[in-house]
Amino acid sequence: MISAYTGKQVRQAEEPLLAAGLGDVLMQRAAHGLANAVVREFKSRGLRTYGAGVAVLTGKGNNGGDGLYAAAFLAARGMRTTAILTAGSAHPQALAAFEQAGGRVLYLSDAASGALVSEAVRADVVIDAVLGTGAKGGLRGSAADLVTAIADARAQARAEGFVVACDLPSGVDADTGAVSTPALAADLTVTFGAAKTGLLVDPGADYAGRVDVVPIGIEEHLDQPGLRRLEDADVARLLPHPARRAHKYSRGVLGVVAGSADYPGAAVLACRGALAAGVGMVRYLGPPEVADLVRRSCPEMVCSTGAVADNRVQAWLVGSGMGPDDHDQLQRARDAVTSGLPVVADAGALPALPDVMAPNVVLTPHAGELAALLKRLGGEEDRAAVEAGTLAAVRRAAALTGATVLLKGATTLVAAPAGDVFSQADGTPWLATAGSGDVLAGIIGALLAQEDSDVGRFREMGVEPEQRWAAVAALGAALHGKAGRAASDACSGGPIAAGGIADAIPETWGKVSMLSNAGVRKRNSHTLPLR
Ligand SMILES: NC(=O)C1=CN([C@@H]2O[C@H](COP(=O)(O)OP(=O)(O)OC[C@H]3O[C@@H](n4cnc5c(N)ncnc54)[C@H](OP(=O)(O)O)[C@@H]3O)[C@@H](O)[C@H]2O)[C@@H](O)CC1
Ligand SMILES: Nc1ncnc2c1ncn2[C@@H]1O[C@H](COP(=O)(O)OP(=O)(O)O)[C@@H](O)[C@H]1O
Ligand SMILES: [K+]
Repeated sequence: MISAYTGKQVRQAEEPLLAAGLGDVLMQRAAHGLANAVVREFKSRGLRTYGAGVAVLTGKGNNGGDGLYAAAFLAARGMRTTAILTAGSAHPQALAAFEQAGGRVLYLSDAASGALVSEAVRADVVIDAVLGTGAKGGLRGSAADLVTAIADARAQARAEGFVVACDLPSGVDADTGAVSTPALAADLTVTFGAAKTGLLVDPGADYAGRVDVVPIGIEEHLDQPGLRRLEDADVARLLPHPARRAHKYSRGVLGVVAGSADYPGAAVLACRGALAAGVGMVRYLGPPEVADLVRRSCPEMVCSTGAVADNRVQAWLVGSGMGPDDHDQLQRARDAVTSGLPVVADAGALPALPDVMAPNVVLTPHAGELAALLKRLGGEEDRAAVEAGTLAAVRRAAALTGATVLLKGATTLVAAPAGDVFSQADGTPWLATAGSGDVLAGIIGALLAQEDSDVGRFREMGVEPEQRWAAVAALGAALHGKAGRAASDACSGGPIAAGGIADAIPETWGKVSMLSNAGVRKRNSHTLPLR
């Protein structure tokens, strides 16, 4: 599990060590980790470090100090290092160490800016060490102009080097992920002590690139993370596995209320997602013409009639492919939400649900749907505002509705009403295809139907029982992303259609279980027990 913290949390964790006079030690550790990561990046790109050009954009605070000490290490390896001081001054000891190591210092001024842009554009690596967790707002003045010019050169492929952000890309808010432009998109962000929340949510994640965390010795002083990300081993641990004497009902039945005359395919895709995600049975409830298509597309499906209360299931999926005029289906969606059973509520159901729900109801809006939901609850947001502040928006929706809210996108965020947030980014942009969200709803519905009262595996991972619905939804997002990636990889990185995501789920599930959890492999193997 990756845990992420706000800038303030990280600074608080540093305090005991700073009080003990270890400030310079922390900075040296951070700088050493940054320099090592730069060298690794050169090697992974098949590039020589000796003689390579390094340009460090250096601010006046500790972030600039990290960059200068790192550049001093790189200079000692024979790299040609240049520091561009953006604020006229820099961390004095780090600057002295840098100059001692043979580094060249240039001062940013309006007169010299053209030459400095060329310097940075020619460099094999640009290290962005202007602003870190102490920033107030974004880049300003000549530093902003310099970054704009470098970003333009990169966009026009006039710069060949790569960009490494020191702690976080300057302009990205460490806590919210909001971006004040201009900001330089990094290929790699090397962050110190712990991942910062803003690196794992959009739009900050767009600028962070890959994120490497360098331990600096503050870890034991960190409190509860504000945001977490499930890694493969967590996914493996959370995926359900059937008991030896399981039967289809004990493995969970999912009821699906989805599809309409206009969008019958959404019901099919949701059912395909669910059928592939381990559930014992999937029952469809909806208009006869959609039921007919569902039956013909998926012979495993059981189609029912009647009201929600007449159908015995362990969880409901409602809303995919439904519109405002599908009155019977919308009534079923409302009945499912008030049944007390776990529910995943998608698309067309979202505008029709009560204002206040329970944590075992998982809402799955995309940014536009989340903006509409927040507006209905008295907010002012439009889609652009949600996209600019995804973390705040998803948290607010969960707090207001009392439901678990999953915001879909390149990074998928899941907020529990009590405040826990999970962030998953397992997929590929090829997942942005019609019907992809229906498959996701099917996966989450299937996982909800397989949940029982055994909360031990969540507790072991530090997830409290009442927050586990968010973890289950994050698990679904992880599986969906990985399946989409696997489907695309199977065609050498080519495009995928939504059905292909569903088809890739079982093998994705098996692989992540096998690779990350030997215990699971044992449970699923066919070796006969010795006694
Ligand atoms: N504590 C430690 O020992 C360790 C800390 N570490 C590192 O320290 C970083 C935090 O350092 P930091 O607190 O010095 O702030 P930092 O992010 O460098 O920038 C603030 C400076 O810039 C200025 N400034 C602010 N906003 C601005 C703006 N918009 N545009 C222009 N200038 C602006 C502001 O000056 P002010 O405006 O307040 O006069 C201030 O001087 C952290 O990210 C990590 O890299 C690691 O080495 C581990 C050990
Ligand atoms: N750029 C992207 N990168 C990775 N995943 C994405 C991207 N864009 C969308 N997705 C994922 O694709 C799915 C799209 O869902 P949705 O918008 O509901 O589509 P639809 O309504 O057509 O089914 C979501 O799971 C979302 O997280
Ligand atoms: K930075």
